[in-house]
Amino acid sequence: MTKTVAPAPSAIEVRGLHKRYRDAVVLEDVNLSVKPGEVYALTGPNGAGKTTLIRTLTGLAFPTRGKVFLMGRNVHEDGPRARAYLGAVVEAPARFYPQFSGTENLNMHAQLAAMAPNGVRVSRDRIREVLALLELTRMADRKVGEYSLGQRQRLGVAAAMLAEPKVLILDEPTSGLDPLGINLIHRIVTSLATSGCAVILSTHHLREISTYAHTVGILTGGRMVDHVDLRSRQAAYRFRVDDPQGAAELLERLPFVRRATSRTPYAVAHLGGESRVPEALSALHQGGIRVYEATPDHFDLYEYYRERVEQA
Ligand SMILES: Nc1ncnc2c1ncn2[C@@H]1O[C@H](COP(=O)(O)OP(=O)(O)OP(=O)(O)O)[C@@H](O)[C@H]1O
Repeated sequence: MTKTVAPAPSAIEVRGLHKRYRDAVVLEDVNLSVKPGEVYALTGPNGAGKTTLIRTLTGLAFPTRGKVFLMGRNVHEDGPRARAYLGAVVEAPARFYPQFSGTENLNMHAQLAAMAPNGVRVSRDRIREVLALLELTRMADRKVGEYSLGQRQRLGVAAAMLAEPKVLILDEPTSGLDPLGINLIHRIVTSLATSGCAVILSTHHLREISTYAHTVGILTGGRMVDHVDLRSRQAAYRFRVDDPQGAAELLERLPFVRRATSRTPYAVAHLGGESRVPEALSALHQGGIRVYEATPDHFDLYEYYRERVEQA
């Protein structure tokens, strides 16, 4: 008897989302789902609809048609409860009271979080902790009006993660940040995802996100033209062989190979890890195929994105 494993429920679920402003269609039948622990990067050309989608996911904008669920709750019908799980930065940099310090602003966020249905109490220690994580301890008691753009950006992320959300939604969280600030956001996003938070962020920085996002959604002209599973793409190996087609067919029959294709002069196979390379080589050898070279097949997200956007 085969065992069926129920798929993990989604933390963010978008079904058939349409959005129009007067007669302009901005989002068209967008579907996506993000699991707990997954980092989903949303990208696309200027004007593709990323900010509109992010605003709709957080409940700030209403869809013309379609539904958005956060942790199973409809954000447009059961907003306060759905948003109890949510931390978000939907405007970069996030808005704060410039006459108050970073700590005071986060205190106000904490009070608001506590007032929401199912709201959590945020301790002073937690406020200090997130300020330290975002490397803002030195600025904590300074007025936000004196913060640089990058410091306000980091304070926005601090506010979003204050109440330990299960869903984090960030619109261009690294815009305006220096290279160390960008790396800091990446580390924080990765660590939140490792602890089970579902993260969706919009970005134009393809080469960076390819190092830590699990999935990339490509939005163009309001349509989601692709969901790229980066984990499976990056586990591919290519073999330069005398018979690429035959090698691909042979590799595809191996139990640990998820997918194999030919790309002359290569056969490209998704092996699930480098420990399988010797087994793949030995199978090719036994099948009478001559192998001249075996290397990881690095997935170039930028090239892939360019092709997808040009085709769309
Ligand atoms: N309030 C609005 N009223 C009318 N049109 C709007 C409104 N907000 C956005 N749009 C239009 O919707 C489209 C998508 O805009 P959006 O800001 O979502 O794109 P984006 O992908 O975030 O772009 P960028 O990468 O430049 O930030 C654009 O054509 C924009 O002009």
